[in-house]
Amino acid sequence: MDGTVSARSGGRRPNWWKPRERPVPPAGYPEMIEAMRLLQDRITAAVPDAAMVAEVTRGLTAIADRLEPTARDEWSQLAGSLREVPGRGSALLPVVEILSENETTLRGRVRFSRFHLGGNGAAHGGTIPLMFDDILGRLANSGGRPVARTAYLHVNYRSITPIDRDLRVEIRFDREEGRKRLLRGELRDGDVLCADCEGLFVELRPGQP
Ligand SMILES: CCCCCCCCCCCCCC(=O)SCCNC(=O)CCNC(=O)[C@H](O)C(C)(C)COP(=O)(O)OP(=O)(O)OC[C@H]1O[C@@H](n2cnc3c(N)ncnc32)[C@H](O)[C@@H]1OP(=O)(O)O
Repeated sequence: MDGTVSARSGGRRPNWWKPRERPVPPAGYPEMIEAMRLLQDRITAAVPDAAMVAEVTRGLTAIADRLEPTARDEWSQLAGSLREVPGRGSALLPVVEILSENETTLRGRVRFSRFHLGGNGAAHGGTIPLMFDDILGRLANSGGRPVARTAYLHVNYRSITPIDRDLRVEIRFDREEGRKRLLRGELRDGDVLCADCEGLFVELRPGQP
């Protein structure tokens, strides 16, 4: 098999780990994703009446229908592939604003929002590994290293993680052994340790999906 993209097959290609051109977003694309995040927060918080539910459903369906003809396969999609944009242009991810980054350490600021609420003002426990996985993965795959995937991610919840507050996150490379890359991370609210983690990333062999 060569590395060509097949829209019908969903676009999986066996050599996806090879460097490729990054898609270029049109002007305003990050702002559109930001509007999507705002929508997610507002819908999560809203208790609309039936008339407004019907109106919002019509509006959202109309937007979804307008976007449908512009759909491309995974290798061309913009969401999630914009490395320079906070949150990579993915509405799924809690947005980490990178404050400093080199090949061994990453420091950032993250704010979980209403969309990420678990209960009683605390972020949902699943959103914290999501955030860690993404930035550990970013650091694990930095510095021209071949692509590695998460083999495990161990998260300790040390204290609740409040939503709607700026939190600090710090990730560091612990060690590399052959194909294995071990990273650690911490999430803090001021001096309070909210969560820490250890992640193992394993470099993919050629052809590994
Ligand atoms: C995705 C990256 C995109 C890049 C863009 C960057 C920005 C975006 C960032 C987004 C980031 C998002 C990132 C994501 O979310 S990636 C999505 C989540 N991860 C996956 O889907 C991975 C699924 N698993 C696999 O594909 C395989 O299991 C892998 C590739 C991980 C290893 O299977 P493989 O067959 O290749 O490995 P091996 O058996 O030869 O083992 C090799 C060595 O590893 C050790 N080992 C293996 N597993 C474990 C384990 N669980 N605990 C402890 N050790 C383990 C093993 O003992 C051995 O060690 P040693 O005996 O040699 O000492």
